[in-house]
Amino acid sequence: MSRASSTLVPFLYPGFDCQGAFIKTAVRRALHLSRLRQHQSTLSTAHGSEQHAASSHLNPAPDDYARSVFTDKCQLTLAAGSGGHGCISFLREKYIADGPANGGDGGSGGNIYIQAVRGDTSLHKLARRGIIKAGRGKNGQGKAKGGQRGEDVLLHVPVGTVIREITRRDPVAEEEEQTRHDAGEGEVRGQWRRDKWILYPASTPSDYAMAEFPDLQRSRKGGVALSQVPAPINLDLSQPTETPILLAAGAVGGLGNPHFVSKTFPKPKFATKGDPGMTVTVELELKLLADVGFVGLPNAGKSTLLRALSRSRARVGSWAFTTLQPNIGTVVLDNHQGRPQLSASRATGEPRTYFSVADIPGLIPDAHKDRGLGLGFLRHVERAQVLAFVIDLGAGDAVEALQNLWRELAAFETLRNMETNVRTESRMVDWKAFGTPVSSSASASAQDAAIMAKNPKSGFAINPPASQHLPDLFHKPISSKPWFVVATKADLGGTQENFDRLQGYLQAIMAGDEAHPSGLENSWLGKLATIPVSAIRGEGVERIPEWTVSLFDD
Ligand SMILES: Nc1nc2c(ncn2[C@@H]2O[C@H](COP(=O)(O)OP(=O)(O)OP(=O)(O)O)[C@@H](O)[C@H]2O)c(=O)[nH]1
Ligand SMILES: [Mg+2]
Repeated sequence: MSRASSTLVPFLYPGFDCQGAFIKTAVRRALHLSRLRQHQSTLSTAHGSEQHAASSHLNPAPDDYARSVFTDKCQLTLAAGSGGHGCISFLREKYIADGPANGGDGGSGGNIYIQAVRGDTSLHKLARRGIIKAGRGKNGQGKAKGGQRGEDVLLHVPVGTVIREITRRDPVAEEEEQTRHDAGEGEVRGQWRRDKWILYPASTPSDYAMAEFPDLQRSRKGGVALSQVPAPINLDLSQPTETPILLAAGAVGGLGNPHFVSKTFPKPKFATKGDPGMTVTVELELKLLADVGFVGLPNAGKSTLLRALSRSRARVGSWAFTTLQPNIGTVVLDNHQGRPQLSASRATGEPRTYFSVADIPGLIPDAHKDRGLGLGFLRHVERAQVLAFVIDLGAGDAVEALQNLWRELAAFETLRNMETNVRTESRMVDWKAFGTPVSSSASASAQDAAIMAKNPKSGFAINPPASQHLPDLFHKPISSKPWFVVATKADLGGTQENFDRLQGYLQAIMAGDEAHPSGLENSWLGKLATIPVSAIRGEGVERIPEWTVSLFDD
């Protein structure tokens, strides 16, 4: 070892001493570790078979789960691409020292499209992005080369997503409106505007002081903008969209100098700038969560049932509130390998090869009063098409458990209806023509005044103020959804009687001897079924897909 390194060693490795004490300690430690590992491996082989028998896909170890990432609502700012600038250029070739104008046009900005696809179940990937920008168009170049188009962006969202506009800023539309409402028609004509024109390099505006600029073309919306969703955006993508939908069209590029050749300007030394892109802020919300939603008390066995039906790795635990976010699983009906297990078709006639199941967090008494995370969990229930009540046969009276669950759902629905009525009424009272000062809403009139000041002659808002609180989405009433009961943990002793009582209760409802457990009018009254299963053993679960599929078309 060199002298320099020997002086550094004690600093880097304080345990090292010159007599090799460091090496001895390290060797001793390594030996001890290897002996420990050997001991552990013998232990694990001795108990390995036992452990394997205990933990399985349906009865997993507490740490055997995949964390589900789920987002059902998010806000996105979509920024369409701005147009590239036009180019000022002149032909220069051998023997052509002073050729004609040949500047290319700027490329148009990229568009933002959206498409609903099957297979996605959450908005978390988009929620992470926050701001989505399409590419800017490239500037035009000499030799009449047009600029390249900005890159488009295609957003994929799950089927059942609702997209609603919060705010919009469209400088081009804004300017168009302004021009239309301006009394002085020739305001744009003949003026140099920094935001509109590009001048030849090394020239200054003073060079153009006497020049009269040509008339600017006012409406320069690209053809693609015609297929843009009209403002304000309000889309309900409840079916897969075959072709992407245009949400925000990119702005058009500027014009190169050949466009401005005239008798007065045979060699124009100016071109136009590209238009600025529009920005829209939208809210995305999942209206449909899954085809089937599991409703049950905490610890009823919902996640285990989801594992039994699908390949989900939802977390299972013998304590309440193991699940805090919906887990979505997929039940495959046709894996395209031979005859399908079940042949079913969707309402559109399209063959159904799978359906999705949501394991919703457990509901507790008074969930409708937002106890715990009650309202958050109840919100997911109204997003399922069919409800499966998961009742634990080993946890007391099953009929009472079912009634308690329905009581919560009914209370939530009543509350929701009342809220909607109150909100509708308040909106009707608050309604006023734009610009009419209303004393009751000081902040609103201040906002109106600000917009009026900006566009005094317009009389309407081009960029309306942000409506931060969009109204709640309309959902089918919970009580009108088809439902059935899954009586789980049937493997436990002494559950037969409980099951019989539950089945008797459902039959009495169907016969009209008992009231519907929701107590609400217009409740769904189809054929009610109780399916006994032992999810932990995977027994009886095969009846669930069969029954569920029969309920989809109800
Ligand atoms: N014996 C028996 N136990 C079961 C069965 N299904 C689930 N369990 C057990 O019940 C406990 C709760 O199961 P989970 O699937 O986590 O229940 P959960 O309804 O998802 O609970 P939360 O997510 O907390 O609402 C676990 O210890 C499971 O092993 C079953 O069919 N039979
Ligand atoms: Mg769970």
